[in-house]
Parts: sequence; C-alpha cells; structure tokens
Amino acid sequence: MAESEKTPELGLEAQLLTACYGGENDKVKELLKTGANIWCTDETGRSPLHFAAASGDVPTIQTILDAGIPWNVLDIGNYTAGDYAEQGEHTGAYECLVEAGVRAEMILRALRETKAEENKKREASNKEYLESKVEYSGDRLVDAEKNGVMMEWERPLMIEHAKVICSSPRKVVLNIGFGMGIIDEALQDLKPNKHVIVEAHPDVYKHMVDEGWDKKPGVHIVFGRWQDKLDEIRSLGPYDGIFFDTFGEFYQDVDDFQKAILSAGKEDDGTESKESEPILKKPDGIYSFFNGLGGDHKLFQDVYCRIVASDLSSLGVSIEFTTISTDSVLDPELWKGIKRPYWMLKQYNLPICKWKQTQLNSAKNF
Ligand SMILES: C[S@@+](CC[C@H](N)C(=O)[O-])C[C@H]1O[C@@H](n2cnc3c(N)ncnc32)[C@H](O)[C@@H]1O
Repeated sequence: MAESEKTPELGLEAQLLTACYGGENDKVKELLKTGANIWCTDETGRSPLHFAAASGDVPTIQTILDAGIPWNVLDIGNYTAGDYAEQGEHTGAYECLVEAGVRAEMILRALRETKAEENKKREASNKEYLESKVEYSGDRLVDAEKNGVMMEWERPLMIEHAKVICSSPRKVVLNIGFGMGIIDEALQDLKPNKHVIVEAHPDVYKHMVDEGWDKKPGVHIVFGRWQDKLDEIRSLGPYDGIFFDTFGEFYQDVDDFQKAILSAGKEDDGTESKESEPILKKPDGIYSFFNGLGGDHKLFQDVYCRIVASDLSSLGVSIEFTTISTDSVLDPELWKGIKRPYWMLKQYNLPICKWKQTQLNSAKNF
C-alpha cells in the first residue's frame, strides 16, 4: 500500500474519546496509562465522560470519573453527561452519574462544614440581595440585577404546594418567603386558622403591608430573616404545614432550616429541650419546599433530590415527589428580560415530607 493510502493514525486523545464512545474500558485504561490527556474534548466541548455516558457502559464511566473528570462537567451546548446517558436510554449509566454526584457533593459538604465550624457564624448568603432594591413588574418580581426572584409561571406549582401543606381548613401554616404572595393567596383560599409569613426583604415587606396582608384575619407577618426569627416562629407554632421558598440562599440554608423545624427546641445551655416539640407538628405535620435546586440541569436536580431525601431521613422525615409538567416554561419568550432562566426542566418534582411512621412508633415505645 502506498504511504498516502494509509489511514492516518489518530492522536492519543482522539483514540481516548473513540474508546469511551465504544465503551471499551480496557482500552480507555490503557490509553490513560500511555499518557492520553483526560481533559481533552472534541470540537463541541464533549469530554471523555460525555462519550462514555453516550456508550452507556458503566465501567467506562467509572474509569473516567476515577481519572478525575467531575460528574457535572458541561459541553459547549450546556449538556451534562447525564443528558447523553438519557438520550441513549442508558438508565444504569444515568444512575451511576447521579450516585457520583451525590458522593462528590457529600464530600464537598463535609469539607465546607469543617470550615464553617472554624468560621462559626456564617454571613447571610443573600446579604447583597437583601440590601438592594427589588421591583414588581407585571408577571414577575426581579432583583436589581434582573434576576427572577419570583415569576407568575410558578402559580400552578404554588397552588399544589399550598394544597399539600394545608389539606383542610383550620390548619396552622407557616410560609417562609412572600415574593409575589402567590402561595399565600392559595393558602388563604384554603382557610387556615393561623397563617404565619416570614419575609426578610424591606421592599417586599412594604408591598405586603401596602396590599393589606397585615390586616388579614389570622395572618401574622414576621419581618426579618428566618434565621434571626426562629424563637418568634416557634412561639407562633407548632404548624400543621410548612413551606420554604427563599431567594439567593444555598442548599446549606435549606438544610439548616430543615434542622431548625424538625428538631426539638433548645434549652438555654444549647441542649435539646425535653418538653419542647419540633416546629413542624408531630405526627401529622407536612413540610414542603420550592424544589428549584439544580433547576437548570436534570442531572443536578436529581442529585439534589437524592441529597435532600437522605438529609431529611436522618431527621426522621420521609420524602415523596409528585411530578408536574413544566414543558411550557421552556419557551424562551417567557424568560425575556430575565438575566438567567432558573428553571429549564420538563418536569417539576414537588416534595411532600412527612414524619416517618416507624420513628413515631419507636418514639412511642420509648
Ligand atoms: C421566591 S420568593 C417566594 C415566592 C413565594 N413562594 C410566592 O408564592 O410568591 C422568595 C422570597 O423569600 C424572601 N427571602 C429571602 N431570604 C429570606 C430569608 N432568609 N428569610 C425570609 N425571607 C427571605 C425574598 O425576599 C423573597 O420575597
């Protein structure tokens, strides 16, 4: 064969991507040993993990993850490896990526917690937001940088959340974060006996007062960050239903909130009080939260759903998700004027959190 007729030999990186795509785990390992650069990508930014996910071969995915590619890597089109696994209907591969995400996030969190212990009290995650202006503008509430704080498209979700935490009249309910007051309107329609609303932003608080929320029978407004108002929140409870939906806070804040409402009160010396019940009433209290974490990528959302389930479980609470289609939200028109769409998934996982029955039984036997 003439020299010019030979197929040109692929470079190590091209060989690596091809082997990942073929799910050839042994070859992938060999290429990595030979010095193939694990950080290589093709022209569309797809990493070896994207290719391995597209092959659906779990051992190859594991090899790539072990070699250091993060589970949440994105290509130029903003797709995760999970998107490639799903496109090929590789459920085992998708599950492997979710598990990798959960493991990585748990490790990161353990590291952060050690740091937080060192720094003791954290600064508010959304300090800047709370100190700047917000604007009510038609179907949305935006912050000074045109981030969507709350938008009208969430109304059907809020109505369902309200039904979950206030399933019959005369309940005592707590809502953290007023925003556009959509869930609070829905709760009022369900006729609770007592309806406590905690809101930290001065402009939002002013809007609530302008709209007469402070005069509604049974409504108690607590103005301030929930973190600073726990004693007042506790004194107005316990609650049959609790909903949490703030803005600019992180998962750590959600986790702190859950620990605060699901644990017994503290004595002056900081030990758990034997008399005081948790803020969420036992045994029938129901807790829910806006499940927007990771709302721009399905893989990220699935990882957070797993993490929150595990955290709640260790607090004695089980979680179930009911799904609601959010297909219509994918229309780019809806997000015009908003800095960054915060929801890009076809399905919303609405969490319903209840005290675990086994826990209650063993507590009774105690
Ligand atoms: C997404 S909006 C809530 C929307 C609401 N669920 C509705 O149906 O309209 C979030 C709200 O939480 C408030 N917020 C943010 N951090 C808070 C905190 N730490 N404590 C209480 N409210 C907070 C914001 O000012 C904002 O009004």
